[in-house]
Amino acid sequence: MNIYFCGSIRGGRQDVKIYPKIVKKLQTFGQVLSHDDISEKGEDALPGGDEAIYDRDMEWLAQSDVVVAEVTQPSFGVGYEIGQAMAMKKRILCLFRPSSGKVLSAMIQRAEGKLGSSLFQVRDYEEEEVEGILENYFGELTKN
Ligand SMILES: O=c1[nH]c(=O)n([C@H]2C[C@H](O)[C@@H](COP(=O)(O)O)O2)cc1CO
Repeated sequence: MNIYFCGSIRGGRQDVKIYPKIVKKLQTFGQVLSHDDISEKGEDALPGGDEAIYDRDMEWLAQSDVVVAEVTQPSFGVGYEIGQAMAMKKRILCLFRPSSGKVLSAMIQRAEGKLGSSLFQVRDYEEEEVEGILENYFGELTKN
């Protein structure tokens, strides 16, 4: 199974320590397609610049079976990737931490009701719960 992981980079790196924990758990369910630069600066130094980042990520998204997005830190790129993944009819899991004090965009929060939970789910979580949430989600997926 190919899993595409989305997390904020230029949108803000406040949650940068949580993303590797999610990616590590996702790697137990399949191959994770994701930028591996988790530094504060993101991938500014990638040869080919933004065009290479865009082309690579759209290709990975197209190859993915499931998209997992950490959506607590708002990010144009993550929102764009979720929209593209919806258009490609991918299964999408969005992870949001209400304890951040942020309020999730209505466009993400309500997508589950519009698309149905087999394609789109939003899960509220606390950091220590994330592994269990992923186990449940991927456990259900492999049952279907
Ligand atoms: O350096 C990058 N590498 C990269 O893969 N992305 C993609 C993957 C992330 O899920 C998403 C983050 O978007 P943003 O940078 O707008 O927060 O965009 C985005 C950037 C920088 O915008």
